[in-house]
Amino acid sequence: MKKKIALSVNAGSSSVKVSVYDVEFGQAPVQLAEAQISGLTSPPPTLKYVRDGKTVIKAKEVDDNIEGQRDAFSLLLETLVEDEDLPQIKSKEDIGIVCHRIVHGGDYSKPQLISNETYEHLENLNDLAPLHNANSLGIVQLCIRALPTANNVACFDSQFHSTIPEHIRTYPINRDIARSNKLRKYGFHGISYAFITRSAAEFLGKEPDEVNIIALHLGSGASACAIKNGKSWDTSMGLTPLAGLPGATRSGSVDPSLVFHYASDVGKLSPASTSDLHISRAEEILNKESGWKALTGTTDFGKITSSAFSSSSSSSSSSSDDDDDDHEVMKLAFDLFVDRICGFIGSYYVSLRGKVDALVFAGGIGEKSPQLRAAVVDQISCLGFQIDDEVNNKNEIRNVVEEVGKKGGLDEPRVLVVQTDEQFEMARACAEDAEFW
Ligand SMILES: Nc1ncnc2c1ncn2[C@@H]1O[C@H](COP(=O)(O)OP(=O)(O)O)[C@@H](O)[C@H]1O
Ligand SMILES: CC(=O)OP(=O)(O)O
Ligand SMILES: [Mg+2]
Repeated sequence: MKKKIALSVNAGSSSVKVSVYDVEFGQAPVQLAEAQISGLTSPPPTLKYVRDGKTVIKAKEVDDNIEGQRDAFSLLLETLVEDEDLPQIKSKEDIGIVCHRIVHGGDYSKPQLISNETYEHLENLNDLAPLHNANSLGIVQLCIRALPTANNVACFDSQFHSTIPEHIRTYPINRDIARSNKLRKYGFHGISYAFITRSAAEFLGKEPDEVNIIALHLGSGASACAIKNGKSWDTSMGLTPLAGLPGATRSGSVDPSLVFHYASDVGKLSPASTSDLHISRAEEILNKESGWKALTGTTDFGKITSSAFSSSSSSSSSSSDDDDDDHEVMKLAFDLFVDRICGFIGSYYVSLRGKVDALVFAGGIGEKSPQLRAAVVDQISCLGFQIDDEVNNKNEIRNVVEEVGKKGGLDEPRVLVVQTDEQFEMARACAEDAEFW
């Protein structure tokens, strides 16, 4: 019987989440601890640490030396190795497998053991996920050096979407150029969508290949996915994670010509480019200088929601003009997000021919914002979705899957919140593949 300690590393655009598992070949991983640093785009970043399901560190502000995902990972690794109450990791040599979330996996259709060859192949994809891939590869490099006895495995966000049919993944451009430059819809957040599909199917009492779901992964990056018979049918992100819904610093889909009217130098390489990542000003503007940050000044959707719903409207005599402006712009951002999300739901509902078992909310915003869930479901009530206000407004979602919709008739679609767990999903995939043992 083979057993290993696995570390699952999820470097998102605003956070790094690491979970530790006891894994036995072919079995479901058992979580021992999880640690995360969030708020990398709204400093100071905060550290949370949970061991054995108990919170050890709730939200400790960590200092400004955390420059990005790689620094955040170093601190997380140190936290785990130095914790005397985590005897499974007494030293770095105890870690047997590291599963890395790599957002853009190109044509890879299964997780890969990271060799020199895979690493070089992945490096070539860095420019197609400018907020993610190079950061993740930085963490891979660090692990190769710091954890020499561990197998490093790359798990891809894009893998789940390899089932998207050709007429949906094709862009209407010159076919030869599309083929030679590999220009197509890849889609992301797929590790999360795989977890969501299995969890929602189990909750609904169906096999994964029997469920049709419209899933929303709403975090710093946000996307929607139409899941047909358990497989990705369409998703809102595209060649890169920029397309579709807006995010913390991303514009989401805009008229492709917009950027040429935004500034004159957009075709030039940005000074922020490095040897690992070549990014044009156009890409920098749309990926890093747009979204909630550009519109409202904050990347924290929690702040946007509370200000949008605060009572500092013009009727309140005690509120200042600044508060009123703030309230208005936050409300604008909130309404804009609801509009874009509902646009995808409507489109996917039709694309799935109205056969939808459930709408699923997940990701930092999807899991933590009852106001957003209520506003979205209210706008799509014509499709039969209904929120249950009492359950939806409960302070905390405790179970992996919670129903926040009203259960109507047998054919009425359900509304669920899934606490997605990309780290678990990666560890599960690695536990099943003999190549990584
Ligand atoms: N109470 C809340 N209400 C709404 N949004 C929240 C709340 N708490 C956190 N968020 C949002 O969740 C986002 C983080 O989501 P997450 O999925 O963890 O991000 P990442 O994309 O880095 O993986 C933050 O940017 C923040 O805007
Ligand atoms: C793909 C993507 O945008 O991921 P995240 O939301 O974790 O930044
Ligand atoms: Mg994420």
